[in-house]
Amino acid sequence: MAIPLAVFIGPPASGKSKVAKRVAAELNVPRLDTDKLVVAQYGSISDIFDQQGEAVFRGYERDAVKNALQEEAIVSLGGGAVLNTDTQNELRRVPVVLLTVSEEAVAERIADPKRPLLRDGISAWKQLVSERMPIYQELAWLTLDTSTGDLEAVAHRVTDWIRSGYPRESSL
Ligand SMILES: Nc1ncnc2c1ncn2[C@@H]1O[C@H](COP(=O)(O)OP(=O)(O)O)[C@@H](O)[C@H]1O
Ligand SMILES: O=C(O)C1=C[C@@H](OP(=O)(O)O)[C@@H](O)[C@H](O)C1
Ligand SMILES: [Mg+2]
Repeated sequence: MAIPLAVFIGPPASGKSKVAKRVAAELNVPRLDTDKLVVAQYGSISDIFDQQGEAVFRGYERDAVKNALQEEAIVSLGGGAVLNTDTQNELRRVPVVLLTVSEEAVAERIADPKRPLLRDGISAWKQLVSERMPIYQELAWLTLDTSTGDLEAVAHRVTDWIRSGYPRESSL
């Protein structure tokens, strides 16, 4: 069974989807974004939350994650996907990149209302992140902050890390 070349986790708007897309392009390999897989099959995330509720979304998300984690691809998860304990266990066997972003830098990134859990803005984001950060940190092999600097630079660091055979963070 194949496993991903890298899986991106982290808070909403930390850059997982965008950076993963860029890394996949640099490596010329497939890229899978679990939110995109859910949207393609079931429609917009906001509509799923509003019409069916978060628990139903988490079920769709889990199926998308399970499938994506069996592909030799660059994979970006939704920020809450790591709450699933089966997903946590599967992530322990694959190279996981945690992207972080400061509260100051994220504020303008979450002005767009496409994320139903962030309708209350930055206070909701802070709450989610404080609950999830221990899980993110426990799973991460490599952690990069996206608050400053551009997306291409972050992507390039991840590409280098993959090409170098996933060196331990302490040796970078
Ligand atoms: N250094 C950076 N790395 C990643 N994204 C950045 C960076 N600087 C600004 N951004 C912006 O932040 C947003 C991140 O969105 P996205 O990739 O969808 O995040 P996520 O998938 O983690 O929710 C994009 O609009 C992107 O252009
Ligand atoms: O943090 C979360 O629970 C969510 C994050 C979103 O993905 P991004 O982290 O890619 O924004 C998306 O899966 C959904 O809105 C729920
Ligand atoms: Mg995303």
